[in-house]
Amino acid sequence: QVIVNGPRPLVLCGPSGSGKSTLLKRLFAEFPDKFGFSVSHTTRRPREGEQDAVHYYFVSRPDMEQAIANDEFIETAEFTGNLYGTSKMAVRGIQSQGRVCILDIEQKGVEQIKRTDLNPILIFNNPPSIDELERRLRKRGSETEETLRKRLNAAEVEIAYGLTPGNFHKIINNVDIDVAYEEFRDFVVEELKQQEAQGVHFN
Ligand SMILES: Nc1ncnc2c1ncn2[C@@H]1O[C@H](COP(=O)(O)OP(=O)(O)OP(=O)(O)O)[C@@H](O)[C@H]1O
Repeated sequence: QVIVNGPRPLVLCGPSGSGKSTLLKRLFAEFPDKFGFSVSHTTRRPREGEQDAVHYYFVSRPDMEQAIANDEFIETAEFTGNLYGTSKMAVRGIQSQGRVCILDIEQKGVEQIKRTDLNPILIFNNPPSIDELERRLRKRGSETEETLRKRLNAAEVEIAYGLTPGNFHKIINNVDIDVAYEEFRDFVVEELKQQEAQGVHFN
């Protein structure tokens, strides 16, 4: 029996610098209405022009801590004294619009989402090597020596997890970006076709 909840969420996981944002940007450009990003929660104060439930769900720390204790979050993180997180409710909100909710999450989030009933499609974006990751991150110019080291150290563990059979439904070997994108896109399109055949309604 297939219980139809809307499209399955799509998880894209991979080391920092492996090219996740690049793949997702292309996917959104090619299919502007099919996908959606969930709205995150945060305990930080809204900036000028930021709207609740649009840019973030702005919540107090006690409320967010309570919600985390109630197991309402897939992934949480603390940056510069504020909590951030992706809630199961936010993912369901995207599904109920008939859109595929895209989640760009780390290993811990993947482990956590597997324990929910969200039934995600799990894709791992595998870089050619740690050396190539380093080249990409240096070229992007986003990192200090310290954050670069941290990201590269984390990458080894993440790749081992990503390549372990059974952890993901699909591994994209992201060498050439055009080839990688085509493989990613074809896999996703095929997935959506299968869901449609099972009666899932898409936007
Ligand atoms: N296949 C590729 N070959 C070469 N360079 C690439 C490739 N894919 C992405 N890049 C470049 O590498 C850098 C990192 O890519 P991107 O920002 O998409 O990674 P990411 O996985 O989203 O990283 P983060 O998790 O840190 O956000 C970018 O400058 C991007 O232009």
